[in-house]
Amino acid sequence: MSDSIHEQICIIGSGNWGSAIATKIGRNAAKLPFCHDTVSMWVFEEEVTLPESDKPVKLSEVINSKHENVKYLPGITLPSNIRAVPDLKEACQNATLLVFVLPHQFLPNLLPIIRANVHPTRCRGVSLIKGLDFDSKTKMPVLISKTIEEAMGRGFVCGVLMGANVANEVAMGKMCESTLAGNFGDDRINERIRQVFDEAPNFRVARIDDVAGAEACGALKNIVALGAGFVDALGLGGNTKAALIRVGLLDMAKFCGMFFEGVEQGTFLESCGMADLITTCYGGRNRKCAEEFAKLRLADESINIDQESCNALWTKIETELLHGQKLQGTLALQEVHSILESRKLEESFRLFSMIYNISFKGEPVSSMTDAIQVKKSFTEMLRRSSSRRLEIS
Ligand SMILES: NC(=O)C1=CN([C@@H]2O[C@H](COP(=O)(O)OP(=O)(O)OC[C@H]3O[C@@H](n4cnc5c(N)ncnc54)[C@H](O)[C@@H]3O)[C@@H](O)[C@H]2O)C=CC1
Ligand SMILES: O=C(CO)COP(=O)(O)O
Repeated sequence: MSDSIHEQICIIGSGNWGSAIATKIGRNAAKLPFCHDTVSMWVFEEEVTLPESDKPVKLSEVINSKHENVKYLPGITLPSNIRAVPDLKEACQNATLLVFVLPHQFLPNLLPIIRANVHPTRCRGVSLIKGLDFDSKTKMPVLISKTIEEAMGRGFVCGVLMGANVANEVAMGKMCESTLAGNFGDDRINERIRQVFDEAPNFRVARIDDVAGAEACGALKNIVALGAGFVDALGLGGNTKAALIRVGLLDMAKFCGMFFEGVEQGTFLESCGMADLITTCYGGRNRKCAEEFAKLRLADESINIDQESCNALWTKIETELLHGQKLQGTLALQEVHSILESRKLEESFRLFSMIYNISFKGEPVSSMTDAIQVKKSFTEMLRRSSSRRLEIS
């Protein structure tokens, strides 16, 4: 990338996190000399009703006139250089930096349009999506960043930004950290991309190389957070939740070591690892919805709930508690369960499997503690993996 080329940034997605990160990117783009001032943000168009009128209006128009995403991030002013664009082709026209931030189930249909319209040779990407794909042929998990790279072709490089970043808190400017994982070319380009996100002193972004470790942690911690909601519904308290978090990290590290190459042990200690796991188990949407799911089940454990009614219950809770925002942990849980089941590994991942059985197979919520009571120690697992990389087969 030569100095004469300015970064044209396009944010793909405008939900809770998409809008929150737009506050950082917008302010940074306005002051960084290597960025175009205007940042486009692709909006999945929908109609909203404002308190002052009962006539529905387009969300993109409201964002551009009020500089506020009244549906997904109410009460936060977006920088005026963030331009909401409902037409995807127009939004990503000639973009050199794509920021993918939408629930991953909506991504596949968009990628061919994006590929056809971005800058043909200079475009890179950073995914903020916390999810996983599943390849039913190889029975392997697939990183969303890899799905993006393949769909974009032409040597497109996609890194990730993962971290302990509950969107509302980031948007309010409360201090937190995040991890940018990826190698975008050379040190200078890596630093440029880091600066697009970093907003000192309240949003500290550190860069690492380990994309697989960072991204897998971001997806898998959502599963553990469902377990945290079950623990909260059972009223088990802080010590039990801490045990769940430790055992959850163990399953996460084991899964990473088994299914992804080159995951670094240190990644689990970055913001994208332990820190994100903690914040999601206390303040995230997955925890909140899982607590509600478990409370409803506990109120009537006699119901033998089957997969179909479990699915319906999760959907009802998502609609009622999240008002259009999307629950990602139940999707990741289903992907991970498919992999474990097809490889007969359920017993080796007792926590993930129990969270699945409670979520989708009618297992009583009270069984949660059985899966936390494991003798496994982290020290032993790391000792078995002799290098600083996790190598578990
Ligand atoms: N909200 C948070 O605190 C954080 C979220 N994340 C991750 O960021 C990603 C995006 O999440 P959020 O921005 O929170 O989204 P969200 O859950 O708040 O919003 C849902 C989004 O999906 C869009 N949508 C609905 N139907 C659609 C369709 N058919 N096609 C395309 N888009 C459609 C909506 O317009 C909305 O922008 C997820 O992977 C999430 O796990 C990561 C860190 C923090
Ligand atoms: O990823 C998050 C915080 O880093 C948000 O998690 P939830 O989707 O559970 O709210």
